[in-house]
Amino acid sequence: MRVYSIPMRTRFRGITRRDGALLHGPAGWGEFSPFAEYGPAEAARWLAAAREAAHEGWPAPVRDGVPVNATIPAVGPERAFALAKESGCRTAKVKVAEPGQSGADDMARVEAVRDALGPDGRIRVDANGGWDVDQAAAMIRSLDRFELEYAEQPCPTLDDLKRVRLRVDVPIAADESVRRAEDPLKVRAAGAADIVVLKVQPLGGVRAALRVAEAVGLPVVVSSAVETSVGLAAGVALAAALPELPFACGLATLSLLEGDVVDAPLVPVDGVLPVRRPDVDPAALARHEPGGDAAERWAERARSAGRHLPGAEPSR
Ligand SMILES: O=C(O)CCC(=O)C1=CC=C[C@@H](O)[C@@H]1C(=O)O
Ligand SMILES: [Mg+2]
Repeated sequence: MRVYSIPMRTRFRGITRRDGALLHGPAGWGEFSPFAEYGPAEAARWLAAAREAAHEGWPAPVRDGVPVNATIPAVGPERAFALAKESGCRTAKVKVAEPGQSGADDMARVEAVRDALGPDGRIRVDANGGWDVDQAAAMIRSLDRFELEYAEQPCPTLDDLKRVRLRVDVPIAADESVRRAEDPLKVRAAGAADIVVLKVQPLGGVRAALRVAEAVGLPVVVSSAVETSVGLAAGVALAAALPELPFACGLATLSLLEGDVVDAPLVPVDGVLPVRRPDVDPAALARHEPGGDAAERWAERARSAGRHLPGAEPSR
């Protein structure tokens, strides 16, 4: 196991560095990078994803390119405009409902992204569950002035998502309600979403995510967990193996990091990621390897996550 710590270019979901571990096995490298606040039971699925990558590899692709969206953090309108423009993507996902910001900040950011993409571009927003039902209904209606493709996780609970869905015309996508749920399939039964966002690590691997996609029976958007190209490659493999891929995927997140660990990073060309698996570059990895006890802490995190995997020895 090797570890990395890479600064973020822009603060994103409250973090300014991305930290994780990389496992090597007969099939290649896998990424294990649960966010700091995730305990061992939740991190177990992230470990299963890394082990699948390292020991089994992934199912065969059915396409050779994956259209992706630019990811626009909760920045000011000028920066949002520049990020959308420079991305080369025709779709952008804009973060909204950031703690400490106002609805006017969201409106200005989405307006700037619409200006950058022009009338043919697609814009989706992601509130990370930051609104209550009334706020969500009002904000989604206001933001739809700039034409929204969908609104991701406007509220935290399935019940709230369902209520918002009945009040607005914009389709609703579920993210946290899938990736942090005990049962990711509940979202469909609850009538809570039109679209599901699937992330490989939180769901326990490419095969596990494919099973969720099949069972949930809703259109899927594959998105990253803000990983190095090692983790992104697993997302690309999932997107490439899905029978249908009606939306651009949230896999263009390498631009949020200041560096990478592979020889040929997974960055989009004209809004499309190639379906390939880059190799770890030892020099690049060495540049981002933290010292101190980081390696020991990640090894311990992996051990404690491993105790929650099926077939593990019961922990005492
Ligand atoms: O979907 C994208 O465009 C990029 C990935 C992304 O936005 C996220 C990745 C990981 C954690 C998140 O808070 C965030 C999300 O909520 O979708
Ligand atoms: Mg999301």
